[in-house]
Amino acid sequence: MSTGAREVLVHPDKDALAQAVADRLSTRLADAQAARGTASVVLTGGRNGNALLAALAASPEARERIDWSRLDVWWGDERFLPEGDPERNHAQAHEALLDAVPLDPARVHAMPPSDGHYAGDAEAAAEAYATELAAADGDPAVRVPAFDVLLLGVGPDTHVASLFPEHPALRETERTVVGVHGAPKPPPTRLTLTLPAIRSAEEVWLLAAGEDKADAVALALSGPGELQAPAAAAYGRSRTLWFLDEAAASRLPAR
Ligand SMILES: O=C(O)[C@H](O)[C@@H](O)[C@H](O)[C@H](O)COP(=O)(O)O
Repeated sequence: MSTGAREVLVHPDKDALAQAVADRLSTRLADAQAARGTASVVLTGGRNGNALLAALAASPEARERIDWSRLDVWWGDERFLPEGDPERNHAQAHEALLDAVPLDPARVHAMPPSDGHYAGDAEAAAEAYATELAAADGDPAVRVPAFDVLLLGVGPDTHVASLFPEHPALRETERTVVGVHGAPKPPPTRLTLTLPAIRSAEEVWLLAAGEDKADAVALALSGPGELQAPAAAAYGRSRTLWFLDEAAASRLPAR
């Protein structure tokens, strides 16, 4: 487990959850920028990940805390689809927030699309992103920058990023990014950070809202094996936060 604490924070509903995480994320990134002059965040796809971005877009106070020109934006996973496909996490993040804030385009690190240079070759695309990660820190010994916050939506089967239960990608201990084939959540081909890359983050924040996540949350927080519940294997170097709404927390032991 991480050296830091794991905390479970429960909010009344998904809207309150999204607003609270947006507020906390903007403060955390602003603090990182105050301390180091820069910050980095890893985005996640899905409803909760995009709701968080939309909440940030809708909150001028939270949005304006961040110096967007000094923020590095990465992705934890991507659906391996053509550039511009509205189902890409990159496209959905731009629609929810990124098009509305003054980011430095050179610091927005999209995972490669399935057309273009790596047409149809998820492994080559994954390797290219791993190379981009390794180049980010400037220190050849560092293969993944120490992300300030790495966001993860939690699937109803406890998957995070595109790491699905019992899937080979979960067992990867060397590579930082891999291609995923036969994913149970469409589309079947994806790119994903691996557990070693996820665990390089300073803080890992997991998001789950809704009744359909209650069993996954209860399983993941019950101490299962990493192959059985990938969300349980996702933790940060100094802190791991679970952000839930009441519905997703409804099957946890009485708090
Ligand atoms: O590509 C994706 O779909 C996401 O990266 C995936 O990991 C998502 O975060 C979870 O499936 C939760 O999605 P929901 O928040 O929509 O339930």
